[in-house]
Amino acid sequence: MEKALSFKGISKTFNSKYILKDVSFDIEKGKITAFLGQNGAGKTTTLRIATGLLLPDKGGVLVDQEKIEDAKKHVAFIPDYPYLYEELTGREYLKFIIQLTKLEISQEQVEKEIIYYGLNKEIDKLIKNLSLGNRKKLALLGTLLNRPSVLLLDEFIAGIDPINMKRIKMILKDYVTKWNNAILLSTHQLEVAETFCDALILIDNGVILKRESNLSNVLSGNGNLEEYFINTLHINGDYKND
Ligand SMILES: Nc1ncnc2c1ncn2[C@@H]1O[C@H](COP(=O)(O)OP(=O)(O)OP(=O)(O)O)[C@@H](O)[C@H]1O
Repeated sequence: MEKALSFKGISKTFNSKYILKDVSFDIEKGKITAFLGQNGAGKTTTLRIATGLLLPDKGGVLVDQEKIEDAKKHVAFIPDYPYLYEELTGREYLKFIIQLTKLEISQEQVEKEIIYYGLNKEIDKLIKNLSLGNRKKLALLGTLLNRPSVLLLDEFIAGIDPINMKRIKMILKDYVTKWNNAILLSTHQLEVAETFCDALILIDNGVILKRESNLSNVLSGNGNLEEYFINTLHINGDYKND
């Protein structure tokens, strides 16, 4: 297993309350890992720590065996609602990213990417006027131009229509398989995770309950992912009020 990102004994408290307790897991290169858990389980907090922006109280994150503090540029994060530069058009935004990161890319290639992402009709609108799905696609395009080796996506696939979902799945699959990159994707859409992800991490109440590096093994013995999710949390005593 080639590790892309390793969480090592992360603990985090907010207002003296434990939000993450000794969280340790790896995500692998060449794979899309689903990050599952109930509302408030600690997924976003974990992702924010993995960007190096939120500091843990204990533990650390390694990117390709380097400390996150030294390897931030290799890790990209797209939150559930990506705030971009709202007063720019999509095209101006991409130009800004390219200039800021001194990326060597021809205008022709940028135009090809815009078409590939299905953004050609939207690219000259102000970002503040984009729909959520198109805003997410623009955020993804801008982020992947710089080819980070790890991509962290928080509820990215929520609110995407079926045609755009097909396109986004293709883009994300290509990103991991062609370039041996890794994605950690938090989602509540278990039916999408089931067909789209390769591995899973299940978090509950700030504790990692399951690490499965091969999702198909999980499914062969447990019906579908929804049953697995409910059964695992049930065993953990999470439905004590039922
Ligand atoms: N800045 C903060 N201050 C205090 N508590 C916080 C803060 N950020 C998150 N929390 C708490 O940490 C817990 C975990 O939140 P987090 O957003 O990580 O969960 P999540 O698994 O992403 O949930 P969801 O699926 O609803 O998005 C929640 O109880 C939340 O209220």
